[in-house]
Amino acid sequence: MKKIPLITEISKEYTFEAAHHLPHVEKGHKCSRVHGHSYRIEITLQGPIHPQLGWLVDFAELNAAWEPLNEQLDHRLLNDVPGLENPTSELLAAWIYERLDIPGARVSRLKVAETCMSSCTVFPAPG
Ligand SMILES: Nc1nc2c(c(=O)[nH]1)N=C([C@H](O)[C@H](O)COP(=O)(O)OP(=O)(O)OP(=O)(O)O)CN2
Ligand SMILES: [Zn+2]
Repeated sequence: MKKIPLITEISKEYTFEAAHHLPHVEKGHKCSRVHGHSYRIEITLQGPIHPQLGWLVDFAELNAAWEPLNEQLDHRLLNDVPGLENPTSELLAAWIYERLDIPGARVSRLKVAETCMSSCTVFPAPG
């Protein structure tokens, strides 16, 4: 059997409900009005597989890391959250990325979906 070097990622999805408006769009833009989304977040980790446990980290570690952020975002007006005064998908993804703390793991991608059709993904710049 060939031993092929593999890169392994694990992912977990979360959802929260929140309202927002975008304060810098032009007058009359639909997003200037307060409206809500069922946000979907996908957190992806990359790293080595533990030789005994056979996993990157326990999925429960993702739950523990997500919970304090969920507390700050769920059922809130995102514009009221410090650092999210302009809560676009792009800036929300960066906000979450910068605050996610998962010991021993590297967040390789963080995806924020506002709707079924629209999403933003951030990941560390190479180098
Ligand atoms: N690049 C971005 N564009 C838009 C953002 C954003 O965060 N980044 N946000 C919005 C609004 O929040 C809007 O509520 C969601 O976007 P949109 O895909 O336009 O939502 P709709 O379901 O209304 O999509 P339609 O295809 O027009 O039905 C807007 N743009
Ligand atoms: Zn919106």
